[in-house]
Amino acid sequence: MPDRLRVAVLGCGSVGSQVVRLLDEQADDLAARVGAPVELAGVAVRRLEAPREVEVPDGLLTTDATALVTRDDVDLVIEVIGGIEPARSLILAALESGKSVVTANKALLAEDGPTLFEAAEKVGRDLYYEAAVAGAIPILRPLRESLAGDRVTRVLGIVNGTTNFILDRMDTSGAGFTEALEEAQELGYAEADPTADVEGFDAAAKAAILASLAFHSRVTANDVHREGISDVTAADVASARDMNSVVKLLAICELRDGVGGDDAVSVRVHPAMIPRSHPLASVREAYNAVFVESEAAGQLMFYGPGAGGAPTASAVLGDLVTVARNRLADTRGAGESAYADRAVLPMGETVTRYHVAIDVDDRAGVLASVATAFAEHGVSIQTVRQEGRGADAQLVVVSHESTDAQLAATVETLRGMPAVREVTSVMRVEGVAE
Ligand SMILES: NC(=O)C1=CN([C@@H]2O[C@H](COP(=O)(O)OP(=O)(O)OC[C@H]3O[C@@H](n4cnc5c(N)ncnc54)[C@H](OP(=O)(O)O)[C@@H]3O)[C@@H](O)[C@H]2O)C=CC1
Ligand SMILES: N[C@@H](CC=O)C(=O)O
Repeated sequence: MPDRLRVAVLGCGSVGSQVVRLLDEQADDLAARVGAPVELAGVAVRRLEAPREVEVPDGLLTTDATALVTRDDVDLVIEVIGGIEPARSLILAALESGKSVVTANKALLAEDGPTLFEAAEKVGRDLYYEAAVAGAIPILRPLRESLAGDRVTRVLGIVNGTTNFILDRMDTSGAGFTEALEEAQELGYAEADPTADVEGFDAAAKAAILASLAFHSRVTANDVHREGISDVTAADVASARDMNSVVKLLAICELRDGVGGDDAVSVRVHPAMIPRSHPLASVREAYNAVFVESEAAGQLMFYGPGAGGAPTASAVLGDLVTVARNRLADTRGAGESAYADRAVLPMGETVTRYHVAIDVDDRAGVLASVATAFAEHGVSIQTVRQEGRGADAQLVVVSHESTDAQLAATVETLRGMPAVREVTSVMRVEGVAE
């Protein structure tokens, strides 16, 4: 049994620098919690001379990450480089040389998690990744461990802080998307290239990880239906407000009936209207929250900062303590469970509701023809109201639950109708009891 644990940190950027800081500042507490001193063995970076937010002790910085992770005197590896390569090769090399690994890398886990989990299983080492979803919020451990005796049926999450900030600004100030994005960039929430956040790629990676754990199945980013928020308009947000609702970018993971009565999984990321009374509606600015529904526990909500160096490092260090204890005890955590192997439903078979705003001719019979278009595709209407008169006439229809394919076909039919000038907004409605 080692009398101390030696840690290699790969990456010393926003998250890595805070990990290095906490390893130093919390050294005594970490030793007491783990049962042995936890020492920094080395820090791999791309540029030795770059300015750092933390002072790395002399001689510990290196650009040779492969040599660091395979060193005999390293017990644990923390990967906070990000991206697919070289992160994947480094994690595999670390596991193959007997190290346990902690990572915050959602992109890699969502793309190729199974390869990494199998490698960890094969060598009997841990691979932990709490920080990969919703930063500091403990959500993966509750799904994997605390709820292991329950049946999770739905996970609804606001898992991207940048888009939540933008949509919150659009709601509170009436700003358009571009204006709100610019403000997010000025305040440092959004990157200069905001594509990964605003087009939903970041949230889709997190949704794949959440669905895999919640439903004991292998779900990758490619399985996730993804729509971003760049097409959300100030009018959509105002329309939501009129319905006492708010627009949020949601990651939605659900158990549904699949072929032959087997359970299937539906995983999607898209903007949706939710009632202001729903707990997720009160998640403001760049905060994250994950709302879990399970058969026995009922409804649970996990809330907090979903990003940032120190909050994310907090989750990384939590994992580090667990894998370090396991290492000292020469044991490992439960590993990943994909026993249920549930199929992922195509988006067309997913059941949802739509809010549709339609500019129409303002004359008798138009409402009836619009209602007929919904009926032709088997879509039941919950409410319909007319806004404006004459050239400004608009019908706002909210449907009951139907498949996404039925709803999409209805919108297609509406777009071809002579009385319909334009379908100005189509948005899903979530968070209402079915
Ligand atoms: N930032 C956040 O709020 C959150 C981040 N995460 C995840 O944490 C991980 C790290 O993110 P973050 O800290 O923001 O990223 P940064 O871009 O701030 O830091 C990346 C670090 O990796 C180093 N690096 C890059 N390429 C290599 C390489 N080939 N070999 C060795 N080191 C390399 C960089 O070195 P150098 O400094 O020399 O360029 C840098 O120190 C990502 O997976 C991210 O998705 C998860 C939740 C929130
Ligand atoms: N870009 C992400 C942060 C990391 O997960 C966000 O905006 O939430």
